[in-house]
Amino acid sequence: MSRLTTRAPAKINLTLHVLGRRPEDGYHVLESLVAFADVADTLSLDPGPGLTLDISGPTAGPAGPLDDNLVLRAARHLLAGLPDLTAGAFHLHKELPVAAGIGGGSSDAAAALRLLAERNGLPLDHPAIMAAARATGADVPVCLDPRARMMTGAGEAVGPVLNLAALPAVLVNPGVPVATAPVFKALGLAIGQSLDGEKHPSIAAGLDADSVLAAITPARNDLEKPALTVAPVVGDALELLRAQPGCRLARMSGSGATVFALFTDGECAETATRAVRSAQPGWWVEPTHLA
Ligand SMILES: C[C@@](CO)(OP(=O)(O)O)[C@H](O)COP(=O)(O)OP(=O)(O)OC[C@H]1O[C@@H](n2ccc(N)nc2=O)[C@H](O)[C@@H]1O
Ligand SMILES: Nc1ncnc2c1ncn2[C@@H]1O[C@H](COP(=O)(O)OP(=O)(O)O)[C@@H](O)[C@H]1O
Repeated sequence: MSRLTTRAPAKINLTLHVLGRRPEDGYHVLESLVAFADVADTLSLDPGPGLTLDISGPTAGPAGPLDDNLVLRAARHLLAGLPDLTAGAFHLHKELPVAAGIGGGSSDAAAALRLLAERNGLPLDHPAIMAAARATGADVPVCLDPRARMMTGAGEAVGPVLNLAALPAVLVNPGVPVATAPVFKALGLAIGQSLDGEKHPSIAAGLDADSVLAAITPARNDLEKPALTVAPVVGDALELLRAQPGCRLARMSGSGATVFALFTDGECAETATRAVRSAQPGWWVEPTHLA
């Protein structure tokens, strides 16, 4: 069978409310509207015997040791449940910044599960695929079918596809890797503690861009404040984006340090991209659409 290829897009948390910390495993309980960008890693599979991975691209180095790569970890979880599946040789072209709050590794892992599902004729909602996604990481289930939807629990519960209008946006990563666990830790919640912040807005399916903006503006990313203590440069990125003409909202994604800004239109997003690149030549700055 010939090579199979899929894109592994960046995940953006348009909102991220932390509701508390659950007693069973200390994971934080979240409510998050997740969307996906059109910037992505690319994963291919040459089906065959065994399971291997090679990796190329500008962020291949920071992604860490090959054997620990989330592509292999996800594949191993699936093969542990279904040992007769055919895997083969994966090739990952890594372009997304690593440890960046945009779930690049999670999206790569989900992409691996998609390719294995396709090769072996499994539906994406097969229990073994879902179990492998959950076992690989909290963000992997929502990345399996990367379209805007609500994510709840520790990340394992994903709502229906929302079919939101594509939002013109700019993503900015200020070049500082931020690990997820220390940001959650900096929130300072005790195991079993619940928070009673402002409730997450309900997001109806099929909203146009103005309605998405109106719905998410009063919401928040509760990890922004703790992330600022770990990586103060997140504040500089937000400030620079908010100063750009046509910027309607700027917020951090996930545990950072990537921030996104939503713009009135694609032209403003392109103009802002040029301005931020020129002000901060070392930063990763990408115009995109989120949906
Ligand atoms: C914060 C989010 C928001 O989408 O994204 P990123 O910033 O990683 O992109 C996710 O919840 C991250 O998901 P993921 O990166 O897959 O997390 P995991 O590898 O499962 O967990 C890493 C660590 O984060 C903490 N963690 C993660 C998820 C969660 N709901 N509660 C937690 O407390 C735990 O300390 C865990 O050991
Ligand atoms: N395919 C991969 N891409 C990126 N990081 C990976 C991958 N596989 C394993 N990792 C490891 O996972 C960690 C989290 O990476 P990533 O998914 O980029 O974080 P985030 O969700 O914060 O954007 C990194 O420390 C990295 O070493």
